[in-house]
Amino acid sequence: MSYEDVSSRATALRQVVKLVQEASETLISEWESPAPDAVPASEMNFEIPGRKAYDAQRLIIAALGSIQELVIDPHHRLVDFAEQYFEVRALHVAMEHDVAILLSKGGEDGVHVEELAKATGLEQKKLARILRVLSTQHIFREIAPDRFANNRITQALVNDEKLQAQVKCSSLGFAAASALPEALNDPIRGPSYETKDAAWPLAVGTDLPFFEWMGQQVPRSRAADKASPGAARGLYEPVVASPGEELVPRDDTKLYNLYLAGNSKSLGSPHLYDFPWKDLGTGLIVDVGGGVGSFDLQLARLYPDLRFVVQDQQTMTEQGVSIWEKEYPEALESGRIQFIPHDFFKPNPVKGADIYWLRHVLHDWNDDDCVRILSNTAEAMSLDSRLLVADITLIETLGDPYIKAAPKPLLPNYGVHVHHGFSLDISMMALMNGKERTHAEFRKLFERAGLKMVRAWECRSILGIIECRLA
Ligand SMILES: C[S@@+](CC[C@H](N)C(=O)[O-])C[C@H]1O[C@@H](n2cnc3c(N)ncnc32)[C@H](O)[C@@H]1O
Repeated sequence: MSYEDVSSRATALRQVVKLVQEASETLISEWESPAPDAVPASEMNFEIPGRKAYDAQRLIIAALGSIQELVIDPHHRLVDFAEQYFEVRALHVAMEHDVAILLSKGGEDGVHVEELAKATGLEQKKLARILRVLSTQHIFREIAPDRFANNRITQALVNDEKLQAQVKCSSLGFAAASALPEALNDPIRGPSYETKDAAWPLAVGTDLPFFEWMGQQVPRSRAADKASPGAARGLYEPVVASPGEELVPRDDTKLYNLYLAGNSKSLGSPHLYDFPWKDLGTGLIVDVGGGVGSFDLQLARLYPDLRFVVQDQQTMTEQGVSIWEKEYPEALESGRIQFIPHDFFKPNPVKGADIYWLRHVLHDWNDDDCVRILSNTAEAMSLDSRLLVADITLIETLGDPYIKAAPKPLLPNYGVHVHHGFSLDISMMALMNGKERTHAEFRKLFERAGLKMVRAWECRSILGIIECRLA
């Protein structure tokens, strides 16, 4: 529907407002008395609403997009959207200077920008403008002229270094986003799906693909080199270590690992509850490309009989061990969890496990590479093994045969509610020529790797779980 004429717009607006009104009442009553399937916030997860509240929330968020389309003058909508990256950059600045933490010291009275400028070293009037554009988007509050405070949104950043890392880490892709138009127009990079031809290596001025750069051990003096130096393309100098220099992971790699842990806590937590892990008893889970084992850490605490093997590049497995030594040493000591350096492009050494878990892995790779990763996993699987893929599953704006469509006149895929998945799709394109996929696209990859998709588990997150067995 193009909504060119007033009468179709009026009908649609009335329908959306009615949907929002009903969903709001459902949500409010769920706030007042949460359903038994709601999970309160904890160290491990953000609050997970019950299914009814989740459905009401997503409807209201989807409606925001429909209402914009219906009521805003088209010129304003386009110009507003086109300028949004300055607002995102303003948030990066606020994050870099830990503004939410500084504001939390002022509590309800907030902090004057003069004081913030002293603490951050930023010029006072420019800092005020940065905070004002964010407050206009309901990120921070201006409570008196030049005096700012946290609101419910930014207060969540205080004391939560995982959430801070999630927000900070988005700046890591910023240079790649700037270089994307150039990469897409380039005769070699444009049509290529090779990791090395993505916009990110072009932006950073390195020949190394993203994960090789991230997995590199560098001399301590180079650890602070940024993956996203802004507009500094071509300035990156290859790392040459002198003999005897201590090699350490990059600061960006540590931030990225914390970001993954944050992702586990937010997008990934519903997976702890929306799949029947308990039924696996003492089953073995092999987390392929499992990073530092963030998901396993959550799962191990909830289901004390499960056993785990986490496989990743050596830098990651070493960091994983040091994180688990702090967070859950008993599991390491008892051998309930093992970290094994393993390249998923080689045959998987752990055969016949109950579950092979691939979370946020396939979206990093092109179709052929995914088939290699999946085939290596399939070769290790027995007839009883299951492969679980937890990735964002894109639901096209026209809908998906596996998923119930949103009520009309909302977009069938709940539009704005799932926009993060589509934006991550572009991030994957820019960083490593990876992609987020639809169910149909996943199905084709599984078939090529000798697997069959047996079920799509709809979780209370934009990340689903797809279950596969040997074909
Ligand atoms: C987006 S992260 C996801 C990590 C983890 N699955 C999670 O959800 O927290 C992708 C992971 O793939 C790992 N990886 C990249 N190339 C790899 C390879 N060739 N073999 C094994 N792991 C690899 C990266 O080091 C990184 O930890």
